Amino acid sequence: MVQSSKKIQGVPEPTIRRMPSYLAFAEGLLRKGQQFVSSTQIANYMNIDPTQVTKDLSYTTIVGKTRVGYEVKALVDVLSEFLGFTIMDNAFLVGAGSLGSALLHDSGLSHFGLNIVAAFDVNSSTIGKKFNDIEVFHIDQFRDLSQEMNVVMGIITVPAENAQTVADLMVAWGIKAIWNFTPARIKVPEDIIVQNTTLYSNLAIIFNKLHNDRKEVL
Ligand SMILES: NC(=O)c1ccc[n+]([C@@H]2O[C@H](COP(=O)([O-])OP(=O)(O)OC[C@H]3O[C@@H](n4cnc5c(N)ncnc54)[C@H](O)[C@@H]3O)[C@@H](O)[C@H]2O)c1
Repeated sequence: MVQSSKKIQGVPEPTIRRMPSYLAFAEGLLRKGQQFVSSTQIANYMNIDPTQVTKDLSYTTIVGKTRVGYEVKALVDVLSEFLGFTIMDNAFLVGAGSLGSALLHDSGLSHFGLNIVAAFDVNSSTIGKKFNDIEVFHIDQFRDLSQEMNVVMGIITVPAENAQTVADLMVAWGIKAIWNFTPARIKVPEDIIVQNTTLYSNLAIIFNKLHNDRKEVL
């Protein structure tokens, strides 16, 4: 049975970060026709302690059954709803260059509830192009289109030095959340949600571990 998800406020960030992996695992089990999954099985997949899994899932309304665990279909539904994946949010992307166009091509984002409705750029050779059916407009059209479309999120993939100008524009035209892929740290009013994402920090962590391991061997 699917119950509605609990409120997401107050859920620790590490828990939220693990949720998409729980969902991906449960979706895989569902495809294989598995009916129930135990917290130990999830924990083995995640490489974490089963008590952590139980704790994380206690933030949703899923209830495990003694001995059999969680019903897989219910787990998929509850996690999808909990993560907001069943609600589509509209977004604009600014900077349709190498990273921006790759994101426009990623159909996985819509699976995760993100609907990029338009992209913007200043480069005349990019304006008018379509990536994955998403059209690139001149940045000057941002204002008009944001009034027309119900857009809550802005994705910034411009060079770092232009990130603040783009963020200011997004805030001015009513964007509530900004997903910033640039290395620039943008300043926005307190009520605007900002998430900075960079592959390079992860790479730095990998290199740090790799090089430390090498030092230990030497
Ligand atoms: N988060 C990550 O993991 C990651 C990975 C790669 C790149 N990046 C960052 O993403 C950003 C884009 O990188 P890229 O390799 O795609 O660069 P790119 O030069 O290929 O693309 C940038 C695009 O932004 C456009 N642009 C510049 N100023 C603009 C403005 N004011 N308004 C609208 N469009 C504007 C350019 O015309 C260009 O098309 C950079 O800040 C880069 O550091 C982040």
